[in-house]
Amino acid sequence: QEASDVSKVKLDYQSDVARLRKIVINSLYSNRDVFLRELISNANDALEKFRLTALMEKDIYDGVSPLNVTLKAERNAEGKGGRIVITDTGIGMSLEELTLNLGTLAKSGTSEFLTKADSEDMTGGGNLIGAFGVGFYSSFLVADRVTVASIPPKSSKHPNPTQNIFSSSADEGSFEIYPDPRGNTLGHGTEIVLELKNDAMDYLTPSNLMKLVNQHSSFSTAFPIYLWNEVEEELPVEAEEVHTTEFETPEDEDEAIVEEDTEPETMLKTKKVVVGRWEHMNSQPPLWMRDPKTVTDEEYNLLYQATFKDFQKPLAWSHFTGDSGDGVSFRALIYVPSRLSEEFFSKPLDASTKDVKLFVKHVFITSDLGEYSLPKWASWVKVIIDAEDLPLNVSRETFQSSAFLKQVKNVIIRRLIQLFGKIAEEDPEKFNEITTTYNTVLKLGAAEDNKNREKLAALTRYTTNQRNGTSFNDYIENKKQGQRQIFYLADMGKSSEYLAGSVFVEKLHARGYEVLLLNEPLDEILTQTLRNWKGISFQDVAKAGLKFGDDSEDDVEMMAALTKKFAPLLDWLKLEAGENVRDVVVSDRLVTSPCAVVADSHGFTANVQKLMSATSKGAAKNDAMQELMKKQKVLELNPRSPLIEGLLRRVEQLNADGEAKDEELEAELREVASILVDGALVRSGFEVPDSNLFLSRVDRVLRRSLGVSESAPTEGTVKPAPPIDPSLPKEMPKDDEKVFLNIPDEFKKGDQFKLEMEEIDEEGNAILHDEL
Ligand SMILES: Nc1ncnc2c1ncn2[C@@H]1O[C@H](COP(=O)(O)OP(=O)(O)OP(=O)(O)O)[C@@H](O)[C@H]1O
Repeated sequence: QEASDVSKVKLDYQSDVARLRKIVINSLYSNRDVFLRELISNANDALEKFRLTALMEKDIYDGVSPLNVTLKAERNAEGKGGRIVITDTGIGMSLEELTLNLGTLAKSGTSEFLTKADSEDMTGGGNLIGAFGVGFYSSFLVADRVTVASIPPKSSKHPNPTQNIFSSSADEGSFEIYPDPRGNTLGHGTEIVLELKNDAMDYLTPSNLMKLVNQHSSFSTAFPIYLWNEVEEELPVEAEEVHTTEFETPEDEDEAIVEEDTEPETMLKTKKVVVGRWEHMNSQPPLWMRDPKTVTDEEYNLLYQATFKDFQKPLAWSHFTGDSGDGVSFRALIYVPSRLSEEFFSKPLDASTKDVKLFVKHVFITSDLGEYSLPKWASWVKVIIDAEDLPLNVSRETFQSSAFLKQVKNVIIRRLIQLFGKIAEEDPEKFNEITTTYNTVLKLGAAEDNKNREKLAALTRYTTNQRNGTSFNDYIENKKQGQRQIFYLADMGKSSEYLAGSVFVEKLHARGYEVLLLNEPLDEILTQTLRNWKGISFQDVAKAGLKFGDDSEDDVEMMAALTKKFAPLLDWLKLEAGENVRDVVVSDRLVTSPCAVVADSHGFTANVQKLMSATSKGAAKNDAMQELMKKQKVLELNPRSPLIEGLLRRVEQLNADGEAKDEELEAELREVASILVDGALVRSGFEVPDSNLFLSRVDRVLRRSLGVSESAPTEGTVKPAPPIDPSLPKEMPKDDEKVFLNIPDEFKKGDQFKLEMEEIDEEGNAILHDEL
């Protein structure tokens, strides 16, 4: 029966599929080898699904027929062109599944991905595509036409399975679906025929295919992969009739080996014949079962890329043997990917991963750890774990609550922390690379994981006023004699340079103390959670309570004397600034700045105020809350600042005994004081209560300093708008008018521009060109 005899249904690809196919074909051309890895990976998934289904529905599988993947390259008889046939004996697809799985994209985030991919320069699109996984559509990188025949096993889901065909060419926006005219040739599974493009004929050479399988797939699947290989052999003439062997059981690899003639006297006639046989490509155990000493970095990289479908190489890995508390031994391989997925920080905190692949005796069982999923901070880790012995007949549901999974979770986390710790110690440069991506994640871990808080916090790194990449331990090693606090300044979103220039850091920096400059939202949360590091407490330098640790009695006396000296200014300012701060004091905190606003030790710093208004929307706007925040701030004055000294003199002048109060001077001083307080708020990271008022005061002071009248109005008349006219323009603006908007007429010459440019030589003299 010919294919044309059966009823074919022609269907259009879902629009997203059409876009994805186009992107894949355009962007991955130089990487087109990936098609084989993708198809073998799909075959492996299908075999794993078949085996899992067979665990639950015993009748599906006789336990004997081979579960494998076969590859065969077939040249056309006339020698031009050919095809690759990839067959698996996996779960197969019904007619509906063929249409749905290969004709539509069900993955979440597909449309967003495509829009992004469309807008990127797709020449470097490998990364983007890699992050998404292209799967089946990569076939069109090498094939003009792809024909998929598939049939699911007979089961309760498919009581009367039939074999169907999905067929599509690379340049059509549609595909055909129809019953396979050959009937059931596969038993169960899928056969994919790739009619190769003219420029992809290299793939017909078995040695090339062999190389690709060895590189990308041979160690990542526990199911055997066989490749049909034909070699020329010299055979005795008598044996001519057995020149090829047909594939029955691939396990019989020696079938084509012909026994030697044992009669030495006979003159043997030989003839060159082509002998074909199925070659087992992955006879080695899976890579993770091997001794780490025998595995190369390249092999680890390739296993990672093939298993977790990432185009990038991993940053690091740990390959180890372990023993669960109950005596189940296992082998595991933990990978740190080179980047986090874009959704990592936008997904809800409890998002769990599907990247822990659990095998029992090399048989894939699940990637769902159920209630023992990794916590959010570690949910990006890619793991292969293969247990030596677990009762396989436990149902998947009971399996998910088994103690083993709990141990798996703990082991992964422990090993991951160990891996980071080891790199931090042995290879600081590599650790730097890791922190670029994972610093925030480690902070998240330290904040959310009580059990591992200390270890994770020790791995986090910070910029300080003195250096980059400082850990808490580094900080402690660098602290000064008598220093009993870890100084930090937190202002999320600000650059480290900005923080280093803060009014709160100036004195500490000038004296040679190190200050952690924290600008991530998690930082403040972490220091509050940790409270101290090795017994040394964290001190927010924007808060009261800062102690250098070498303050002497002399200092205390000096401050008392200064407080006395500045008493008139302090009293006067308390009245003037009472709206915004709780108290005004003389302080030793500042070097050059005249004043700063410091939060009480239990009050909110500017950073915490921002955090609160970002997290509990509206709460910070609540009047009572505003009032509270205001009451927890103190204005600190720098007694050595000439500005403050000048202000003191003026206030003293104002209060001079026996003289009538100079009202003009008082008004001027009040204005200066209010600018000073608002300025101190800004300098300290807080918001000014009314910025319009603040700026109009600044304007007035500027006028005064320039000797301009404070009350003189700004000259000028305002031209009123023309009368109301609701009618719409009759003609739309022409396209070219839109394009040439703002380009002066003299530059237009026909529809080209004439541009005169000046080029300058090394001495700075102009080199003249007529036209460029
Ligand atoms: N050999 C196969 N046997 C059975 N089903 C298959 C086979 N190949 C593909 N499929 C089905 O088609 C679907 C789509 O395949 P495709 O390779 O495009 O994406 P995927 O494997 O789901 O994702 P990705 O490859 O990006 O991880 C698969 O999820 C699977 O259900």
